[in-house]
Amino acid sequence: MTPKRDAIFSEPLTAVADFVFDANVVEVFPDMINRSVPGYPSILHGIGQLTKRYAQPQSRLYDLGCSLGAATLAMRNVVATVNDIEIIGVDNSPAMVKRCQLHVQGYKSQVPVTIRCEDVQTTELSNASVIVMNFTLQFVPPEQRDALIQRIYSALKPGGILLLAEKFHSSDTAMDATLIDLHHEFKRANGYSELEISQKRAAIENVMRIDTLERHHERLQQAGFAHHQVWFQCYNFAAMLAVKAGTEQ
Ligand SMILES: C[S@@+](CC[C@H](N)C(=O)[O-])C[C@H]1O[C@@H](n2cnc3c(N)ncnc32)[C@H](O)[C@@H]1O
Ligand SMILES: O=C(O)C(=O)C[C@]1(C(=O)O)C=C[C@@H](O)C=C1
Repeated sequence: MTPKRDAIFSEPLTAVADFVFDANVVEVFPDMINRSVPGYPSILHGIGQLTKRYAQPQSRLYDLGCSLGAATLAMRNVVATVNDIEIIGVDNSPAMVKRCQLHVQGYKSQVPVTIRCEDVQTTELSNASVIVMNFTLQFVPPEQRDALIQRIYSALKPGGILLLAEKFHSSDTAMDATLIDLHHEFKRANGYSELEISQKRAAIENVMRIDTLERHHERLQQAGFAHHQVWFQCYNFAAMLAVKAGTEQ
């Protein structure tokens, strides 16, 4: 089935409201994210690859801000042979969660998956070997991000990982402008008009406050992660791997 085309910002709006993950967004979300996030399919592929490498028996895998479950399914596809794995997806948009549950049920698997309609900041996290936050931390209020990353670190078993993907700012203003421009060129090439690009930009500006990569590294370091590295970048979008020290370290 071809996903429904995103035309949410295609008509002129008198006032652009803050972006929300409501039922209208749910309808077009796969098309929206594929045409908006450069490298999104590669990031999902990498989530599968890294999950295969780091998932531990008798542990949980979390997908925080799971939307329609793309990362949940990428993980589930690679852990069928690992003993006693449970996957938990969390999203605070009721419309997303409802549709996500249908998506997950649509593909048969032995691996148990639970989708919770909860806030990532308060949802229970424990006994995790892999925690994914794929373009979700950027929607958490900036002053609350340190505490969330700390809580994620505490929930990870030794040797566990956080897979964090985010849109980011470059601290070099000239480079930042270039990366933003390249991203807009990517959106234009994917069929978005200037109006759609500018109205979407206005809609997300108050709700999606992005950090620099330096700030992300600093936060991961402070939380205690032994290793953290960007493993994928395209323009101003990056995916990071953060590893908690194993028992041997
Ligand atoms: C850009 S989407 C994530 C995309 C998804 N991870 C993927 O890979 O397809 C961000 C999601 O995070 C959810 N979200 C934002 N803030 C949240 C919060 N505080 N708690 C739970 N979910 C949140 C939104 O409802 C939305 O579904
Ligand atoms: O920067 C943009 O234009 C985006 O659309 C980015 C972004 C994201 O990074 O999460 C924002 C909201 C949508 O969920 C999909 C993509």
